[in-house]
This record gives sequence, C-alpha cells and structure tokens, in this order.
Amino acid sequence: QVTTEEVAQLAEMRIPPPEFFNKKFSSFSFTPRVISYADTPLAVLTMFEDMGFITKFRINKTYLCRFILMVRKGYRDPPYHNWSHAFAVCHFCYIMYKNLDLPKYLDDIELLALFVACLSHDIDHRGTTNSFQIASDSVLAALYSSAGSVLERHHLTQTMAILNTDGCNIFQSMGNTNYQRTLDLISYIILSTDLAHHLRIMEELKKMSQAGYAKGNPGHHKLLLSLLITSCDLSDQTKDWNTAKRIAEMIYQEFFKQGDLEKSLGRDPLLMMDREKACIPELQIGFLESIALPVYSLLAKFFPAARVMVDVMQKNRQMWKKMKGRVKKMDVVTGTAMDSLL
Ligand SMILES: Cc1nc2ccc(C(=O)NCC(C)C)cc2n2c(-c3cc(OC(C)(C)C)ccc3Cl)nnc12
Ligand SMILES: [Mg+2]
Ligand SMILES: [Zn+2]
Repeated sequence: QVTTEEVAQLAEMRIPPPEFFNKKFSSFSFTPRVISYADTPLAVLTMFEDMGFITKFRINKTYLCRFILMVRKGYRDPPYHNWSHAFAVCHFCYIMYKNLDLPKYLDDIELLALFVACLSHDIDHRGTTNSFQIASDSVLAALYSSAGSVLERHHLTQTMAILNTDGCNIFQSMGNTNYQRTLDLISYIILSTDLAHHLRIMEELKKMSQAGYAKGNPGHHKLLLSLLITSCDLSDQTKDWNTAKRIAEMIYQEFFKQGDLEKSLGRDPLLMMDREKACIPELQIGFLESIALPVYSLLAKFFPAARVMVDVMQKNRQMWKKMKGRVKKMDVVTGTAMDSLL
C-alpha cells in the first residue's frame, strides 16, 4: 500500500509542463534515467497530461496518483528490471507519441493502454528469466507455466490487482465497452513483451512492413502495438554510448546473478549468464544484430523519423566492436575482466 500522505502530496501538486523536467524532455535523445526516483511520479503525471489522457478519459487525478505510486511500489530492485527501467520504457512511449504521430495509426484507447502497459509491464520482476522460473519450479511457474510467458502473466496479474484496488481504478470513468477493451489491450500488450512472443511475430511484422500498415486492419493494430512496446522495452540501446553501455552492464549484472544461482543449484547457466565465460561486447553485438536492430529497422519502415535511432544503435554496435577488438584475442574475456575495461 502507499500512504494517504504520499498520494495527497502528489495529488495537490500542479502538473508541470514537460520543459519543467528538461527542455529536451520530449526528444528521442533525452535519457529519462537522469530523472530522480523521487521525481518520477510527477513526471509520469506530466506525460499523462501532455498526451491529453487525463481530460480525454476523465481520469480522477487522485486515483491516477495512487495508481502511479502503487505501480512504482510494485517493482522490486534487481539490477535492471526495476522501476527505473519501467520509467524509461514509458518515457520512450511518450516521446514516440510526441514525435511519430501515433494517433495517425492507433486510436486513443490503444495509446492509453500502451502507455499504462509500459508503466507496469515488468512489475514485481525478480531479476530472473522465464526459463529460470520453470527450472527452479518457482511459485510463478506453478501458476503459469502451462500457459507460457510465466513472468509476463505475473506482471499482468499484478497490474489488474492494482486496478482492482480501491481508489486506483483510473479507467472507472469509461463506459463498460471501452473499459473492457482497455483491459484486453493491456493484457495483450504486456503478454507481447515476452521475447518468445516477439520472435514468433517477427515474420508477420516484416510482411506488414512490406504490405504497408492498414489502419482498417485490427490485426495490424495488434502487431504495431507489440512492435511499439518492444521498441520501448529496448529503448536504452537507442541512447548515447555511455547510457547504452551502462544499461547493458546492468543487464549482465542481473544475468550473472542468475548464473551464480544456477551454478549453486548444480546447473550449467547459459553462456550469457556465466560471468566466467561471457564476453559482453561479443554478446551485445549479437543481441543488437539479431534482436534490437531489426526492431528499430522495422519501426523506421513505418515511421521514417525513427531512422535516427537505427543510426545511433549502429554507432553503439561499432563501439562494442572496438571494445571487442581492444581486448587481446588470446584471453577468454570474463565478465569480471570486462568490467575493468568498460
Ligand atoms: C541490452 C540488452 N541485451 C540483452 C541481451 C540478451 C537478452 C536475452 O534475453 N537473450 C535471450 C536469448 C534467448 C535471445 C536480452 C537483452 N536485453 C533486453 C531484454 C529484452 C527482452 O525482450 C524484448 C524486449 C521483447 C526483446 C526481454 C528481456 C530482456 Cl533483458 N533488453 N535490453 C537488452
Ligand atoms: Mg519483461
Ligand atoms: Zn521490460
């Protein structure tokens, strides 16, 4: 629970304009992680307001404050999958809204659902993967492994639990049809943040990019929503080199902790989770080429203005290649040795 005082304190503040946080707050190059943990709830309010959602959906401001604070509290503090990640993800959704004319492609309810899903898409993440849930027979695996997307189903359950908490239902001014549609959209969007789901729809996304987006095609709306949240989820890698490198390190901190855990359970971790064997530059070059660059290349096919992110990501890939080259060929570079280099 969040205290009444916390909610009141946030609710009584006037919602500042985006420039209050930074004059570049709405630009692709802005790095949302510079906003302090304490200031993020107000920044989320600013984004809701600036996208016109509070007025359009008659959202009760006190409910919205309580919802934001409950979602923030719902995150744990693993090295990467914490509230700062969620805030960075929802900020990217906001800058796409401001720079890519999303309302030309998606309707208001879909955009609201996308933004709210960004906020809570990793809530209560434990810093371990879906396969670790299953291999370790975790409570979440017991609940969801038959349905797949174990972690994502949990993130969704937690989101719905908050919406069903007194004074947190930000959608309550909506009519039943819109209300149900918003929840269905949030469910679909959060479940589509499972890497396995993204890989499954890549072919369809490529076909859609070749055929061209058809606003009259509901299937295209769902595919685009998946692409957009995946773009938000990976957005740290579209920023300056120092940001991209620092966040990649955080992810490997989280992966190496899982690898240590797996070793202590007598199991062999994936290479990318084994701090004794992983070569971060090599792994990152692979991830950018196989997963991240295709995402933003597809995005740029629908939104030419997104081309700039592909270029920045290509530059970051070149930097990883230089890092790889800098390390003497002979050594098998371990995560630890790499830390000293990064
Ligand atoms: C910088 C960066 N490096 C990563 C390196 C590897 C992997 C990984 O999971 N490899 C597993 C093999 C089987 C491919 C993820 C990485 N990653 C993510 C990420 C993305 C996710 O899923 C979406 C968003 C749908 C792609 C889900 C979870 C995470 Cl941590 N975000 N940033 C990164
Ligand atoms: Mg996730
Ligand atoms: Zn995420």
